[in-house]
Amino acid sequence: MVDILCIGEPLYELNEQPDGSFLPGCGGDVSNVCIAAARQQAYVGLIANIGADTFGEKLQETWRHEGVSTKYVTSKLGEDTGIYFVQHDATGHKFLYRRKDSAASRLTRDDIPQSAIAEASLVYASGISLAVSGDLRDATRHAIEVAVANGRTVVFDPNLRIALWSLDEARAVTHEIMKHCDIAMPGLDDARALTGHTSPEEIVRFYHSLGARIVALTLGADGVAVSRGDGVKTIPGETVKTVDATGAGDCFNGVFMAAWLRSEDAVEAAAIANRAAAHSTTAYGAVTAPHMTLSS
Ligand SMILES: Nc1ncnc2c1ncn2[C@@H]1O[C@H](COP(=O)(O)OP(=O)(O)O)[C@@H](O)[C@H]1O
Ligand SMILES: O=C(O)C(=O)C[C@H](O)[C@H](O)COP(=O)(O)O
Repeated sequence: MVDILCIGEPLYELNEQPDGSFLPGCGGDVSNVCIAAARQQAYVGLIANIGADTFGEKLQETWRHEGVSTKYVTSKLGEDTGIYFVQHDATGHKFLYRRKDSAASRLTRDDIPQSAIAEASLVYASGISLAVSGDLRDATRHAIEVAVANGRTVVFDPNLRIALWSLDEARAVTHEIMKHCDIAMPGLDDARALTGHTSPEEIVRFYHSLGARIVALTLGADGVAVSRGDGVKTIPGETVKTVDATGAGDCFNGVFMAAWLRSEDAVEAAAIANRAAAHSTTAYGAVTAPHMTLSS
């Protein structure tokens, strides 16, 4: 039995360095979330399909090393693991994908381990899980249906990736899915684009109105705004030497869930996750920087 089950697309990462070379690593939002939560000693599993290739092997090695359960990770010969490049400029980072028809995009609802979902405390998915392909979207929806039917807590990050679908489709699909979710974890820029609201207070209100009990709205270097429906508490950002914020939102989400499982205190969980996510930005790569642990 795992505490947290995440569904989506793991990706092999190539992260551009100042000298023009590419640092290899592991990414894909749900894999990042799993690793962040596992580093906080949560028992975490991933539901995904990856390629039977070198990149898939590297991901598997990393999950084994990090203590992420791969019981529900499948792979088939002839399918490819998705890859992405991270590039940096004065405005931050951007992603370039090589993931069309990837193994992960072919996960179907028949691959969903219903009994594992029925037993997990938290089930996590993102807008990327819904955007990658029709099959993965259907599988993700099914996982959420099973979680809801079994009274599990569903956690969702809209994680807008405009390279994968249109803003209109992203809006319609993520707002619909939010109605079945308990905890919403959007980032400010994504939430502004998706909701049309500007201020954190308006955005938090909007996600509560869709049904979320808890909203943790991440504000980049400015920290996080968290709400249990009784007012917004803003936790300021930590001052760190940021080199690459890739995966910071995922680190926040994974650490938040691990901490929330211990205390069910959303404000305390957000404060811990805010510190860990800040430190995750101090090295290149989605999961490279050492995370702080709950006990540190
Ligand atoms: N430059 C930064 N300095 C300090 N903390 C940061 C920085 N960037 C991100 N963080 C931390 O990571 C969290 C998630 O970052 P954010 O950019 O909001 O998410 P996303 O990557 O999903 O857009 C923030 O709430 C904050 O805790
Ligand atoms: O874009 C995708 O599909 C990916 O999964 C690649 C990245 O690993 C995550 O997107 C990072 O997510 P953030 O935590 O929001 O920086």
